[in-house]
Amino acid sequence: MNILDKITRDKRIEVALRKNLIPVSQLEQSVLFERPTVSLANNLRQSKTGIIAEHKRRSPSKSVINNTLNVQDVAKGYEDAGVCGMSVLTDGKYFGGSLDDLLTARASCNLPLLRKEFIIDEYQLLEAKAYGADVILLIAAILSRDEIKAFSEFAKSLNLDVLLEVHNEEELHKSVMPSLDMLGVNNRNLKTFEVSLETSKSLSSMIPDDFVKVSESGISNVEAIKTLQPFGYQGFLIGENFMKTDNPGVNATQFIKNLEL
Ligand SMILES: O=P(O)(O)OC[C@@H](O)[C@@H](O)c1c[nH]c2ccccc12
Repeated sequence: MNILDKITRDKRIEVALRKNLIPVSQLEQSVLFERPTVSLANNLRQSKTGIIAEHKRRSPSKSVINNTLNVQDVAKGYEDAGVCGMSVLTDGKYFGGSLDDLLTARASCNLPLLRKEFIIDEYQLLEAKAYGADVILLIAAILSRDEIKAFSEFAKSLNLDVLLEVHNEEELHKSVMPSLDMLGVNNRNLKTFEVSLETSKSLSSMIPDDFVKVSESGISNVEAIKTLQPFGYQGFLIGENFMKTDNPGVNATQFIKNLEL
């Protein structure tokens, strides 16, 4: 069984348990349900740099990235750096994240927040909303076309932006539909952890222009972004490169300064 299958199998169990713990009616009572969301897609369209900075403690591919930081400092640091949005891993078992991390990030900055999660159930979209997200991720590798349609339409009804992630041509063709806002190409194969920016380059021309194109993973320098921009990418999701330092915000500030030169 590959790691993605393992994660989704565990996720189904986790979500079933969560549903019993916190009923939908309670999620809907969150004050954050009334909060007007901020569109990451709009921010990216208007930005010259397009950085989406991630909070990521560890990952199945790298084990520990950073265990000592607190979410509040990271969120404020990213906001001060001038990023377009922040991604918050909420998976606990494989990434060391939580919905509390999302809530803390929400309380610490005004950036659009992406709930970085393995979404397999509409219940998780209600959680995203209740804990302060503005954007949700849908991963084509673990969803059918019907699920992508149902989840993205439900997200739109909650005023959440949708980032759909693909890794190959087949996933892309399966997924294209009007209820998506952004198309993300993951440079990392989630089944093998292999990383190559060539994935973003080769899929770019097959992504219709109505979607904001986002390149995800393995971006470790400004040069990578400069080579991806001519392929139409307006968003760049960066985790490890910022998180592996003692001060991700300062690191992001310097990165964005270099990018603007
Ligand atoms: O740390 P990196 O290589 O900069 O990658 C960030 C982000 O793209 C990565 O965390 C990611 C992309 N898609 C995902 C899906 C699930 C979990 C994590 C991810």
